[in-house]
Amino acid sequence: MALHVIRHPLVQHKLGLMRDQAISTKSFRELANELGNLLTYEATKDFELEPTRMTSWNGDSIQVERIKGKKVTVVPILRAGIGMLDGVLNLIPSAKVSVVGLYRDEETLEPVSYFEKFAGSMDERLALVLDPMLATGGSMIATLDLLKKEGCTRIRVLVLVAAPEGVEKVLDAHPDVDIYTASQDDRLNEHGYILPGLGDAGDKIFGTR
Ligand SMILES: O=P(O)(O)OC[C@H]1O[C@H](OP(=O)(O)OP(=O)(O)O)[C@H](O)[C@@H]1O
Ligand SMILES: O=c1cc[nH]c(=O)[nH]1
Ligand SMILES: [Mg+2]
Repeated sequence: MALHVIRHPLVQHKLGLMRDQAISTKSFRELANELGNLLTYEATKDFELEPTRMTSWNGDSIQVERIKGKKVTVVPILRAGIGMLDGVLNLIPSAKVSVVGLYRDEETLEPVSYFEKFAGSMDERLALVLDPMLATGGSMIATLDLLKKEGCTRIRVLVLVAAPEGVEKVLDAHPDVDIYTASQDDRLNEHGYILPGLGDAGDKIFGTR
């Protein structure tokens, strides 16, 4: 469907902090979760509400609103997507977690799949796919292919930083998907890394750089 770049000042400020070469693992992790949280806020703003009744503090019966029967699965792409997971689940604690394991071959830049475990009733769920980085788009397209094979029809992608090349490829392959990001950056370098980017997000989150 579309690319949504979230220009909210908190999002832009936190993303800016993540770009610092001297950032600690602790700060990088915290910010990845905080941005996951803020992107979730944006990606869920059209959720439907329905009225429901409850007994309030003084015993009165009152009408309140609640989210209407929305089944959600959150899908972190291993490893780096785990770095956003807590931030997303903080806002949607009832979501089921599905996991897709993929790494990008360093030479070919092609995604290599090594794990998948999906929640039940995927055809009834809205899927929120998490990965800090959308570079060539190969890993995201492979994930979206898997989710559709499982029956998913409603999918939103949450990435901290996206490269224009990858966004174009993902939306060409999956035009029904919405992508929420804090930034569409300039381009990919000759090794497929996003510029200005964040470097290797998985290594920074897992402390393996
Ligand atoms: O758009 P692409 O060109 O496919 O690249 C993006 C992918 O690369 C990174 O994962 P990586 O392969 O480094 O695995 P990791 O999360 O285990 O570090 C990143 O987290 C994405 O999953
Ligand atoms: O810039 C990039 C590209 C792929 N994976 C990352 O972690 N960073
Ligand atoms: Mg990595």
